[in-house]
Amino acid sequence: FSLSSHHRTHHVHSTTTLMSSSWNDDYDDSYRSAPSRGSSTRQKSGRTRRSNGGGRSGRGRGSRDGQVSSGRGSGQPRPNRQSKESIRYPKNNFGYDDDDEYDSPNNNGDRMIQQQRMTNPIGCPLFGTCPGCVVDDYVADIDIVKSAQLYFSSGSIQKHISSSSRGRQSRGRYYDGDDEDDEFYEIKVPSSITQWRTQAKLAVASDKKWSRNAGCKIGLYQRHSHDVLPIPDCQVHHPSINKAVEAVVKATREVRTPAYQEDTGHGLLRYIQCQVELSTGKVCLTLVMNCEKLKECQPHLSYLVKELKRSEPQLWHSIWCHCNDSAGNAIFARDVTRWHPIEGPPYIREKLPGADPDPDSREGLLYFSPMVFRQANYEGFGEIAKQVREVIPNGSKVCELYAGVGLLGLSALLHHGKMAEEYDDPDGGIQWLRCSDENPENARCFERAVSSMPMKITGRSPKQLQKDNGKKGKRTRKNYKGKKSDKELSIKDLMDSMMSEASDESKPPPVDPSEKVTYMQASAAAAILKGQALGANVLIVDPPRKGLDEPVLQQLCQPYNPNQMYAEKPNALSHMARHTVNWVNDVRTLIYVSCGFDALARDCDQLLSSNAGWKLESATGYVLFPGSNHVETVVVLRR
Ligand SMILES: C[S@@+](CC[C@H](N)C(=O)[O-])C[C@H]1O[C@@H](n2cnc3c(N)ncnc32)[C@H](O)[C@@H]1O
Repeated sequence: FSLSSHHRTHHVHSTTTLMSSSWNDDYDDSYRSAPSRGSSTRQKSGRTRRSNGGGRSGRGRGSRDGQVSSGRGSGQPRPNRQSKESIRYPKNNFGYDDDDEYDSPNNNGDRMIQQQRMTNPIGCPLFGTCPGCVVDDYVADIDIVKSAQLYFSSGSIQKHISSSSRGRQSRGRYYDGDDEDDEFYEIKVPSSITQWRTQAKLAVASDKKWSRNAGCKIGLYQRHSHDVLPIPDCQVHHPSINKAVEAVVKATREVRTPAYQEDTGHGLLRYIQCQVELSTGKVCLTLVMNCEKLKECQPHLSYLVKELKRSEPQLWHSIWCHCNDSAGNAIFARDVTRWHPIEGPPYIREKLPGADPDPDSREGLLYFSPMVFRQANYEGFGEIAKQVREVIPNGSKVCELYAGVGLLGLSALLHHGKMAEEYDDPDGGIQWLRCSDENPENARCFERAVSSMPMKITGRSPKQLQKDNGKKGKRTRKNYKGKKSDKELSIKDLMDSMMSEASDESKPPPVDPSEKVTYMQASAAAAILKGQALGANVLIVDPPRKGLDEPVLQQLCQPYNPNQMYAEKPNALSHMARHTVNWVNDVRTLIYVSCGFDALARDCDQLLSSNAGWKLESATGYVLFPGSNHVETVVVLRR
């Protein structure tokens, strides 16, 4: 079974119609894949399902009885597969380990929910004309999932499955030689199939061809074209996004905002980004303007912002302007000076996955500015964070590359810290966590998140927290609190305040690397070679769609060196020539969260065929963007 010759030709190579290369939109584009015209496909079972082209080829091999191809038999996922060594605490409220074939009421409930999510229709009135979705029901029955099932059931992969995981395979058999789906690859739909999208990037065009200032239409590019199709009733959008889009469209008509015109390069409003804060339903709106400097957007920007605030005073969490006058089709320019906060608080706050769900509790929060990566399905990704923290052995030292604002690592830190406290285990919890990412904006969000967690767990002192927050607090007060009320603001006031805010950039506070929880701004390759993973027994990677950077992969493919002394810092290995150091020598668990299946398969091929000793423990597919031909895969490897 050759991945490159087989699997790559078997799934849809969709055309990305909203391209971008910014920090924070690594894989969101799958949502924009442009399928062919809508059609209905009759299934073997006699059921009718709605598919929107995209190279569909009938039922997946793993499906039976007309059920969705879930990879777990009859569309039913089995309970979480967890490593025995991974956690010392009881796994559920019933005192049973999940490995027991005990059907708790929770498991039954979960199965029913999964069953419904896998078969129910999204029911979108736009399906068939909108390029956003390739299926309207049976959301796991998509080509990319079939490719993944084939890949993980292939002989070349099956021989690398750890013996403990093999025993857990539901049919209790080892690979028998053909490429039938053996159900090793488990599929889950981690959230509701509607209203899951809490972040959307949408294109803007002139509402009327003949008049540049007649307002804008906002939507998705139609397939193979740059014609914008409005999608006002999109069923996968959080309702606040649809409301925000409607408000922007109306406001652009009211104040005659000129839309950007690709053919001439004239006009102003190019794209918008809407990010919903789940706890409030409010929207952080970014207006992407075709100009280099903020002042070039005026006076249109001020008119538009004022009108938006007038028409929907309760809807906006914050409004930002991003200046992008580049010729390409990247939505955001990489340059951080292109971002300008206009209105409202600088960060959206979300509960850290695994934190106390009580809305009044502030036990763990994540902070997102629009300049950092944020998961488009935040709630669904919470399930991935759950799996990640559960496969981390208690007492671990964890390094996380491509960490964004630290969602996965901090969620694990909080969970293990709380468990250690609950079970009065002084050696429990995560011993240390080192996160890194190349986006310089993440560090500030990360430090705020750490400050929102119990000090017992983060190991931070109150003095340190005060120092960190004092600096950031000043920025918040100056920019966002001491203003006149909106009614008092003239357009000139608004313009002046925008210009002064644009120049205020505070730097993230320095962090002592000996701390328990640290953040390094560095590419994954640089972070590894600076010793971030030295001494770590767990490595978490969640790279962009293109997969692991070559130097990272190279390190992970090296065999364990028993003669290299245990070290947590590079200076302890200064007696060795740098090129002889194995920078991941102590890593025993590798958790690979992937948003690009082709790259994952390529990286797995290399990891498993190296002599580094990796065995595949589990591979779980999450249909994170129901409706699209996208799967997020979590692979756990141990050695
Ligand atoms: C898929 S996101 C994952 C973020 C995080 N796990 C989350 O869920 O929010 C990928 C992250 O990798 C970062 N990134 C992209 N290329 C990188 C590189 N070569 N080195 C380090 N980070 C990179 C991006 O800035 C982004 O934050």
